[in-house]
Amino acid sequence: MLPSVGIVKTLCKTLREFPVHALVVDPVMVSTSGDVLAGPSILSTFLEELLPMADIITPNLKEASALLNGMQLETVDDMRSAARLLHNMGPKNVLVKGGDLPDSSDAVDILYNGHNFYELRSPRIRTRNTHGTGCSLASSIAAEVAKGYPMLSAVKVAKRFVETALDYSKEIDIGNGPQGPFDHLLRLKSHSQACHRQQPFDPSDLFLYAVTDSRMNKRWGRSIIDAVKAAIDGGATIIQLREKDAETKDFMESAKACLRICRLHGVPLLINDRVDVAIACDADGVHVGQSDMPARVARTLLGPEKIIGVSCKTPEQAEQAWVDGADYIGCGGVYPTNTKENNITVGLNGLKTVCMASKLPVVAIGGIGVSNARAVMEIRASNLKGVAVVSALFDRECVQIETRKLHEVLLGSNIGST
Ligand SMILES: Cc1ncc(COP(=O)(O)OP(=O)(O)O)c(N)n1
Ligand SMILES: Cc1ncsc1CCOP(=O)(O)O
Ligand SMILES: [Mg+2]
Repeated sequence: MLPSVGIVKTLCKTLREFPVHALVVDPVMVSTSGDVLAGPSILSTFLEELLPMADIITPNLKEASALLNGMQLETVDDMRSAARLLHNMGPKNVLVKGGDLPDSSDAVDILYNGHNFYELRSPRIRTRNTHGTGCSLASSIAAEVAKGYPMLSAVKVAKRFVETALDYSKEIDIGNGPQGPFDHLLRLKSHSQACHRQQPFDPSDLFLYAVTDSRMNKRWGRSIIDAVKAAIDGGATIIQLREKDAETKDFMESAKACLRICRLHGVPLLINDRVDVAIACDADGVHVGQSDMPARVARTLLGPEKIIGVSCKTPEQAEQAWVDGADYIGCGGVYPTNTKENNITVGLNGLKTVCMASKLPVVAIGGIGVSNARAVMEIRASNLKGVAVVSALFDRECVQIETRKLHEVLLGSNIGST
């Protein structure tokens, strides 16, 4: 809400002096109730100084038209043209919001980044409680970008949040104005059914990360389901199904069965490598390595709510994982291992180097067990949240006992204080 040329100029000067990580500009010139909030007098300053600094601008149809000298915007094609014209004025991304698009049953927004158009459709929610939707959308985009998500993912999450809140709030009857408010705090309301977002990723879930292995389960004559149950009973805080030999159909069935167990215990379930299987069984996420599907592609396929882990051996790989929108990194092998062939050992020093460089939480992996887990956790890296293990749990006769022993060792290390 920038009501004068002086304020816009002061803002631009300050932004030039103190650059921000990202700038979201919601050109609030015409409110959703139709009130003009910023007169044409500041338009030229907006166009010349502020828009070129923006990472994204989020005009509604009226605002886009006002910025484009009264251009008629009545169709999705008009919105695409407007997005391209506005992009030419300098913002990196343009989101033209089509909530007021006439004769459309859907709420359609057009996102344009200078290369691709994205048409973000969702069913229109019939309600008068729409006051503040634009501001809430822009603020949500800013929050997601601040968390490190790429712009497309940020816009999708923000759009889904506003839709969910609008749907949750549509029966609220407050005030006498043309529009009512909507309830942003629906996620805090336990009875809300509207919210489908799973719990956000909690790095402390990385504390004792059990990674299954089909060959070891076969060797010990146990099913993957029994292996997962035993690991959880022993204290595993997150599970990864690493089933390199399983046929896809069997993998999916096993994953669905394991997911039911994990959901009962509130333990996240991730799928190794196979993003298709993760999507098909609605797992909580995936873990991918440097030669698997890139995390940024997995993020686009899985959406912002799922957990994505990336294997990293170097600070450069850790940086890329953060840029790609990963939630954690797996660093190793810390010690030599027979579980993963041709795996380069990074050692405790390599682990420490990656932890110091990583903006993401880290889990250590490779040759870890009760004899060395304490040494791993005591490298004194605040973002090292746990250890991931395969053979120390699953190449043993009793998974539950081995998991419990490791859990005791980890509790005894200083990880609890980091
Ligand atoms: C927690 C965790 N860290 C690293 C890995 C290794 O993944 P990747 O490099 O993709 O190798 P494979 O597991 O696919 O052989 C992991 N699986 N989990
Ligand atoms: C999957 C993986 N990634 C790096 S080492 C490794 C195998 C870890 O297995 P173990 O815990 O038996 O050493
Ligand atoms: Mg892999």
